[in-house]
Amino acid sequence: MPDVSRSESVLLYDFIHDSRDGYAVYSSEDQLIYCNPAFADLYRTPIKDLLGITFDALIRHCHAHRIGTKIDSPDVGPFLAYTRTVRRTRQFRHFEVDLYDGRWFLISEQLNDANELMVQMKDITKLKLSLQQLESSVETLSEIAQTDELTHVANRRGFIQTVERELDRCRRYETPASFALLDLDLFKPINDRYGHQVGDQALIHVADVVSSHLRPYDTLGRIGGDEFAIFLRETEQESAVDVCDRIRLAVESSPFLIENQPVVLRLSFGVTTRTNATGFEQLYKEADIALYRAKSRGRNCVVLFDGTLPKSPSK
Ligand SMILES: Nc1nc2c(ncn2[C@@H]2O[C@H](COP(=O)(O)OP(=O)(O)OP(=O)(O)O)[C@@H](O)[C@H]2O)c(=O)[nH]1
Repeated sequence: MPDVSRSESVLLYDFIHDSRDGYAVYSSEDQLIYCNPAFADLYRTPIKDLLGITFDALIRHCHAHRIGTKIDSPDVGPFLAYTRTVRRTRQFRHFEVDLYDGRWFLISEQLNDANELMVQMKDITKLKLSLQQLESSVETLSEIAQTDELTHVANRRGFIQTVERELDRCRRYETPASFALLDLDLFKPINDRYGHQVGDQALIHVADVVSSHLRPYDTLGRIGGDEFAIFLRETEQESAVDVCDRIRLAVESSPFLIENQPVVLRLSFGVTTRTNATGFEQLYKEADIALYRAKSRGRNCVVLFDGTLPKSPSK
């Protein structure tokens, strides 16, 4: 009868010894009593020098020589204090660590009845890099999805997202917010006379001038066509009208050159101010009514929504 249990142990020992994954066992006093060559490699230390070392001493060795598990803080104490709160608290535990050499490992810890702790370290660097690339691609794509290709300001989708987030804040702190719709005056004739490409340049020019006259925490978006919108957080109606008028004058006085000839671009504004606005749609509707009135009053002006709705649908 073969000694099955013995051959199993030998078999497992051989596999673990040759494994590319790091294996180690710590005693109940947290001293290293076994490790395979792959584990010793991670700490760039011979097995004979690792055996008998306590976990704390191993971590201090890593920190002092910048090998093995990476410890970001200049002081190793808080890291060790943290590990004491989680180590050996559960029978099985999984977590990820990065090493000083840039590799990432998935660590599994398992406690047995004698309170000995087996550690397995699996290299997940490739997986981690793929995940990081994926995350960065998602970030880039979501930025592209929220940016207007022509003017590089937020597009309708991106702008609405920012406005909804800002409105949440305004409702929480009960602060006023102002919203303005800006529409180029008589833009169609520019397109018709000089062509769509020149029209595009005019839109870029307007977006640049408007952006440069906003505070860093205001938001500009291109809603569509020749219509832009700005969201002015924590802004009462009087200041909102002032800001819009300043922008209107800035655009009017910034020459846009077509075939070396300055062409004056003008904007009409519809503005609304709210504390507790229900959402983008409400602000848009009110500002649009005011914008329609600005166009009817001869364009190139700022009109504030006065709370009255039009008798017939606007535009
Ligand atoms: N070049 C260019 N033109 C665009 C773009 N999107 C919309 N337009 C044009 O913008 C013009 C918008 O005209 P309207 O807003 O209807 O009229 P308007 O001439 O500006 O007159 P008012 O708004 O009444 O002052 C149309 O000619 C559209 O074709 C774009 O991306 N590029």
